[in-house]
Amino acid sequence: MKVLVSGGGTGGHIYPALALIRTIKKHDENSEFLYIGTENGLESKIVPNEQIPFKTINISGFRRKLSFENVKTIYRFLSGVKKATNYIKEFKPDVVIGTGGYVCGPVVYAAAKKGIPTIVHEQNSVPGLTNKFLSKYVDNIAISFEDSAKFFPKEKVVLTGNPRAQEVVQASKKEGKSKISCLGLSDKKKTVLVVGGSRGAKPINDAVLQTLNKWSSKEYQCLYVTGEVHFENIQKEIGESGKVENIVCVPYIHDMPLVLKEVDLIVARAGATTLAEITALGLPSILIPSPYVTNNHQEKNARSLVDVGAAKLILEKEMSAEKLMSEIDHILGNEGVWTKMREGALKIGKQDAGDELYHLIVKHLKQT
Ligand SMILES: CC(=O)N[C@H]1[C@@H](OP(=O)(O)OP(=O)(O)OC[C@H]2O[C@@H](n3ccc(=O)[nH]c3=O)[C@H](O)[C@@H]2O)O[C@H](CO)[C@@H](O)[C@@H]1O
Repeated sequence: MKVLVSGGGTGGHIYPALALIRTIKKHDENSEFLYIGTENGLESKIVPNEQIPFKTINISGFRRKLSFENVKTIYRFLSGVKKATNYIKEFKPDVVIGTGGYVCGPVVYAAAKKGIPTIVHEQNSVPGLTNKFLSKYVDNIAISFEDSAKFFPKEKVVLTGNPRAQEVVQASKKEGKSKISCLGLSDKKKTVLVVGGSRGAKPINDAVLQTLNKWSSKEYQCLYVTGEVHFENIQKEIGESGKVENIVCVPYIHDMPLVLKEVDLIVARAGATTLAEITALGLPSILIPSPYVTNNHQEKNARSLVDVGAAKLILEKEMSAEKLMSEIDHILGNEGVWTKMREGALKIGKQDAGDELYHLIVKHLKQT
């Protein structure tokens, strides 16, 4: 089958797309793919490295307030539709999948208008503007949180979960162990992963920097991912080697599924793909949602974990180094607390989302 995939901007939209591509390849080794993203998004770095044919269109998002920028956006959308239509004519996909971000707007819209089966994947509990707009035209909306169903036409919604979560669950534990030691961490100590989403988060970095002198006395260690753009500044504080006793600091992790398999606790933003990964694995978490996202959707994402006891929530405005360390101590120092959080996470985690989405795609192919 020929599959056109589009999604971009941040890791939370790109990794589900890549996981889906790998799942389809596993089921159908003759499948062919085209990925449409933007030149500036993270996808332009990640996707070509995966040897997936990659093309771009130029697009930006709508401002919620009246603005001249929106006139430019409409113009970009229409030229995006034209460019996407040309890519579609050339590639002749059997199905088109959008995994979120502005870029999939014109691509999925162009495909739907040509009568090609289309599906969008929504990772969040509150959808963004692009998927809401596309929901009028697509055949199905595959969702990850039950809560998001109410925003879409009922008859089109299918709860599949997030395909990246299945990939993480299936990652090799043995390779995870060797990845952890390659990073310079001990396999004898429990590990806390600190990560501020795919781009890093300055407020989390600021809090972690204030904890540096507290780690040397701990029985556990920290893998601290700063985000590429923040790394240089953090290195100035931590030193060239990126190592303080019990802390290893890196800008980005490319094999995150392997790392997630081997950590005991995660301190993170509440991006939806991260949450799908950790609930599928049953990994306890301390979540500091970004308050700078549309409709405060990260806090809503986070609360669905907190409600089942899988996560502790710290609002950014209430975060401090002391609070962070005391929550980490509380969870890692109490086997019972940790186990309860793990059970809570597993209760809502979905481990087979890639296969579910694949079967949804195949159903459409049978109908055409
Ligand atoms: C600021 C913003 O708009 N964030 C949104 C963006 O977040 P963001 O891109 O940060 O998304 P997520 O936290 O959901 O996912 C990040 C992805 O990147 C991976 N990863 C992260 C760090 C790293 O070093 N290596 C790595 O591989 C994670 O394992 C995960 O697969 O998309 C999410 C999914 O739609 C939304 O819920 C978030 O609100």
